[in-house]
Amino acid sequence: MAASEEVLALKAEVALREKELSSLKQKLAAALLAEQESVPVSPLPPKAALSREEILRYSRQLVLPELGVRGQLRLATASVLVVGCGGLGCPLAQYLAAAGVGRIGLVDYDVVEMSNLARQVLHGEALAGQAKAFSAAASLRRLNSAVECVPYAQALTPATALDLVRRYDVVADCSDNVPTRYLVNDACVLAGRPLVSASALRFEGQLTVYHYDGGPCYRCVFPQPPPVETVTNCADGGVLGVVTGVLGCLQALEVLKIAARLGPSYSGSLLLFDALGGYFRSIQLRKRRPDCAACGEQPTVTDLQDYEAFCGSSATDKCRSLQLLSPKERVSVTDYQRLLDSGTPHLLLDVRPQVEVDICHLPHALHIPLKHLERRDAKGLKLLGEAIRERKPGTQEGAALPVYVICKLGNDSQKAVKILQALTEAHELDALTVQDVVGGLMAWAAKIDETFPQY
Ligand SMILES: Nc1ncnc2c1ncn2[C@@H]1O[C@H](COP(=O)(O)OP(=O)(O)OP(=O)(O)O)[C@@H](O)[C@H]1O
Ligand SMILES: [Zn+2]
Repeated sequence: MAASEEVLALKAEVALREKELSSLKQKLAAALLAEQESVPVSPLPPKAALSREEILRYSRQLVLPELGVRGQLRLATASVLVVGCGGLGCPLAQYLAAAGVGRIGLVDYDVVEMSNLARQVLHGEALAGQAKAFSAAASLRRLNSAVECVPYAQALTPATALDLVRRYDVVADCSDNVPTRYLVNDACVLAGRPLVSASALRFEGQLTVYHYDGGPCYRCVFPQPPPVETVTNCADGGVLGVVTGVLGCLQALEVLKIAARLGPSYSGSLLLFDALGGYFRSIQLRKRRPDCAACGEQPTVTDLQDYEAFCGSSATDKCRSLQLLSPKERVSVTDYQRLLDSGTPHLLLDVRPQVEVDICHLPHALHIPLKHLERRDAKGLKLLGEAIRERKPGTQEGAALPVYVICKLGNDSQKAVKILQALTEAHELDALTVQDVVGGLMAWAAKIDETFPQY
């Protein structure tokens, strides 16, 4: 066959296979949807005895007198709803499935990303891009085919939460945002379900059981949401995977104790884990509030509300984008690249913490962390002043040098612009025109330079 003929034949083959693949993908999507719709509503039937296989499989926990056959049968007929199949939800669901919990519902609206794999241990490389709920369910089925896994590849919302929570005996909050925490709490109070809640960030974690056996609910402890700017997530603050692993396992332990009716250990108290210090401690939580809006004597939360409005933040938006500057005070990565290519004198200021600059940076940027600017650090300001003077040789005294501020996602850069504007106005800096780069270095990696690392 002549070379061009071979190329033509190969092209035809590729086109054919692509068509086949696309129809296969459509079938898969339909099958996934059907699976999602076949939601079980019936409670699990009572179970009188364990099979020979079950006795062998669970033998090591069956011989624990506190659990025994009776406890194992309770686990087999228990159902648990896991909200969030991320760092906490993965280890939690894994141990529930391994221990023989009868039905596990898995709610998550998100898809698996490479940056999840260091801690979200039910998802594998090959599943990147797939819905986390399906990926988790598939993993659990491989681990224990007797457990019924029900994936819900959707956000838990005020419209769906109560219906879903009512289908399960125990709920585990493994989410990562405040509106979802209030939503899950209120749904559990309205449905009368215990809520096992945990969180982890950096090297620290917390765990407690809400609304169980007369104990407080989340709203009893936190009647008002925290100010938005005080809340950090794992993407911004970082987390060590094993820390979410420890907390997820402890959550599983509390769920199993509730399901087997051994009683949880942390109703009314909060377990704190410090992974760097290497210690656990627990503190007493306040008692149930008689005036609690959710579980109090005269509750005002009688149905589920708009939790995003209540908390002033999004329940599903991964990148919380702040909008502090006007469009005129911002440039896109594309415009910044044009300016860079044109050789226009300017200063690029990277305000990320040193640890992130060590991961990746643009070589021509000056680096002064936002924290230093916030506290008007003298060394940082001197460095900035020198860099400005250096970059505008020949320009008139008093002429403004354009400064572009960049960070990871375009939030801290806006805060830095505000500070630089204030410093210029107070004549603490030479005249500047300051703008920030929208979307930061992650937009640079996505739109301008695909070799630039994403993190
Ligand atoms: N309202 C909600 N409904 C369904 N799933 C939710 C909701 N809120 C949060 N989640 C899920 O909870 C999980 C929290 O886990 P985690 O924070 O470890 O993951 P992540 O958000 O993917 O991580 P990262 O912050 O590193 O991107 C996420 O998978 C998120 O999609
Ligand atoms: Zn309450």
